[in-house]
Amino acid sequence: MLRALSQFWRLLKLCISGPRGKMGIAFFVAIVVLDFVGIATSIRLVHWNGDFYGALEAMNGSEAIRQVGVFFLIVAANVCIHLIGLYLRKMLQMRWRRTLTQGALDIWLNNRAYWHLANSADSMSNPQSQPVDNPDQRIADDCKFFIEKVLSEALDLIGRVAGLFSYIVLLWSLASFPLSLAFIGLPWDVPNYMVWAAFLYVALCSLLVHFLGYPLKGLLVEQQRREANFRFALARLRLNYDEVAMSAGERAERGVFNSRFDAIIANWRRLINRDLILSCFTFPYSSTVLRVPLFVALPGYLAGHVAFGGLMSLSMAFSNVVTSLSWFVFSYRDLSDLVAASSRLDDFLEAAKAAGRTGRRIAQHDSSDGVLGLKGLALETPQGTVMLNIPDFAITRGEAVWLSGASGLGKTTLIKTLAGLWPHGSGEVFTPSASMIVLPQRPYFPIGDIHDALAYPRDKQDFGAEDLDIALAKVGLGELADVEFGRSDTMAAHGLSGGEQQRLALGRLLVHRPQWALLDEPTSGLDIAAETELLCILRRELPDTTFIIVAHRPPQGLGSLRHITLDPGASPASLLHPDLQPA
Ligand SMILES: Nc1ncnc2c1ncn2[C@@H]1O[C@H](COP(=O)(O)OP(=O)(O)OP(=O)(O)O)[C@@H](O)[C@H]1O
Repeated sequence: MLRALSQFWRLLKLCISGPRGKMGIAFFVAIVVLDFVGIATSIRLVHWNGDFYGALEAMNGSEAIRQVGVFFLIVAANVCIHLIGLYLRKMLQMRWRRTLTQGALDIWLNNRAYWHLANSADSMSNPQSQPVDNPDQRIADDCKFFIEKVLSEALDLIGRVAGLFSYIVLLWSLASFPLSLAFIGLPWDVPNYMVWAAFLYVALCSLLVHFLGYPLKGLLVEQQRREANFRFALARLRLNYDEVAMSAGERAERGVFNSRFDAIIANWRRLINRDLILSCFTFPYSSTVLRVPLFVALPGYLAGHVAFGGLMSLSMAFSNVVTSLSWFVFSYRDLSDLVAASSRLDDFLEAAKAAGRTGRRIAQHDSSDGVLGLKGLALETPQGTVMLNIPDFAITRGEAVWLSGASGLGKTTLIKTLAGLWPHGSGEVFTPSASMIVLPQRPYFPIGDIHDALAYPRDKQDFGAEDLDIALAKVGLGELADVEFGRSDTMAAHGLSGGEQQRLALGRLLVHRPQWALLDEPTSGLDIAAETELLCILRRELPDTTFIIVAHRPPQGLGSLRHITLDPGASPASLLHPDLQPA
């Protein structure tokens, strides 16, 4: 319970962070005030009944006509209040969803938490057990769901609490007679026993509901996880349709879809059963809540404390108190949904915050002399297994360096380390404070057009469209400059070959003109002639840039090339730069 409340509070703090979120509090207060005004107009309508029918009974025509006018005024006020309240509610939903989503995105992206989450030892060893599966669902669905539920439940609760006070006052005055327990041998009178009975009755029922419905939260969390897993499998086919079709993998894919959907059904069954068990209590409860008060008031009636008409008013007041108090019982299912969503979201955000704080065992220093170097570097997997001991080396500005080594040795991991990403291992890395671009083995292109792809990760507006087209032409993709890339989820969707994708990625270097370029097998999809032509262009256009290239064959076209073999048995000292010192 305390855990749920603290999760809840952390998420609310995110919602009300920043001026936009704080302004939401004003919206919330306005909605509550409007709700109260709405209650007042409803009460006015009750009084209007008396006035109108009184006028009819007295055959007072002018008063009756005046009451018709009053009626329309009350209804108009009610409609205005309702519509303004509804509008403010939607605005508030939008405002708080935006602050919550922005907060979640910040946490996920800051310090590359998204990367550390995916590469933590735990997520590698058992992705199923992680509280951070499907971050996309947490950010897109759970943020939306949390805000919707929290607003509806909070406003419902406030309305009920406000109503509760007035009904308790009424019940207290109506049911002032005591309950004598003498008939069961106890010489004790319980004054205003109906008020206490209302609280006791609802407290016991709430406990029972909680006992019956407690497993719902876990089942709802699991249901969301399985739904997201199913959706993710479908999305993977959408992204990899070419590869699946070429492997004729429909049956295998169908098998994955079926097993994930079966998992949904299995948990759904458990959810339905639990819902049924809960409804076995809540359904009769809501049907009897209007009758039980009559039975509770009977001792007072039988003892002659109250007349028959009084009995009816009493039971009416009692059932109003019980109905208001029963918010927990009636809302249990919705509250379970809310607690499940806040637990999913909060677990994810806490895990992302922790991942963003992941300590580095590989020390990263700024190099004082503009040299990139390594000292005593040993790479490890996230699980702590030694991957590769790297010989010490230093690379100066303008060099072209070819890194080679057996497949699976750790070359890509070394590039990630030089880029300041890989934290697992020991040793020191010295990086110059200069512009650097890293091209991964599998080129990545953002959602957008070909200019977006070329300018990534910067905005295409930062470069002129003409310069972008020139760069495209230089890497041999001039004809793509005119292609309309309208709806593009992936560049592959537009039929770019693997080699063309690599050309496009290399085109980024011409646009960004970095001082350092770390390239992981950037030309593996090109023939030697094309590779030579492209690398020649890069060297010519970027004469001062340092190229560090991972490749299985010597890259052609970069001019004089220094070769560093990543061989765990190599002697490190011969490669160490003499001036290499921490900044
Ligand atoms: N996130 C990770 N978790 C666990 N093991 C990893 C992770 N990333 C890489 N490895 C392992 O580390 C080793 C080196 O991987 P890496 O991709 O760096 O090799 P590589 O030398 O670039 O290989 P290739 O030449 O085939 O591209 C591999 O055995 C790989 O399975």
